[in-house]
Amino acid sequence: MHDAPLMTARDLHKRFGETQALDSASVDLHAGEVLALMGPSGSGKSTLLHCLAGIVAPDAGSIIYDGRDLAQMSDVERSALRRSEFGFVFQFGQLVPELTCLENVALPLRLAGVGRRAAEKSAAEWLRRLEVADVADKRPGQASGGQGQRVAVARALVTSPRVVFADEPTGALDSLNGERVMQLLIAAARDTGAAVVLVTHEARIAAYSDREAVVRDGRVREQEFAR
Ligand SMILES: Nc1ncnc2c1ncn2[C@@H]1O[C@H](COP(=O)(O)OP(=O)(O)OP(=O)(O)O)[C@@H](O)[C@H]1O
Repeated sequence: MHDAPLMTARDLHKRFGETQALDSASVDLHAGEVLALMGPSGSGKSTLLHCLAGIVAPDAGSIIYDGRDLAQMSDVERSALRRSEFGFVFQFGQLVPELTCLENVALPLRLAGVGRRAAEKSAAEWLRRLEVADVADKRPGQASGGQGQRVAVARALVTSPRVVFADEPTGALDSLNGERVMQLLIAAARDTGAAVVLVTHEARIAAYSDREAVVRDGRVREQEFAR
């Protein structure tokens, strides 16, 4: 891990009204590493993840991703970056309810201009890999929570992103399902070389990471170079 970081965030500040969500938060992300953001509720973990992912603009501070300064990019450029280089998994899959699970996983490829057949072929392969091929033709509402999260992981990885942002991806699952979804997410990320930024407050889930950063009061208080 001695190469230059893939992403460097320095002194991020973000205020929502009276709340100082980020207060000089700094963190690095290296290519291919799994970084867990831990810390108490309300400490700023999700806000930090949203800033790193270019979803929320910090009030101050810098985020350099692969030599590019996110603040210098237009909204259109940031959206294009998110679509082509990042994948997302949230606590509640956030799948499109009207589409089948297969169509949901194919969607990021379709948006990137891939033809329907090729996109659905890749989507089917990812559903198999995540052990949910059987829900391909079902709508998300007909799948269980654990199946839905696996579909969401497949959707996040189908474009071979360089970074997967996962915000409490197992927070709504029972522990057995949660562990399996984490194992599948990490295995898929390792296979494809994607880095993962994982927000969690569960030590059991953070144990899947290479490194833990603790967010407290809007700052990254300590970084353990564990494992
Ligand atoms: N869009 C928003 N509008 C107003 N306040 C917000 C917004 N987003 C976050 N906050 C506030 O900023 C602080 C940090 O929130 P954030 O969601 O980043 O914390 P967190 O560590 O992820 O919390 P949790 O573990 O409970 O999800 C909290 O006080 C929260 O209420």
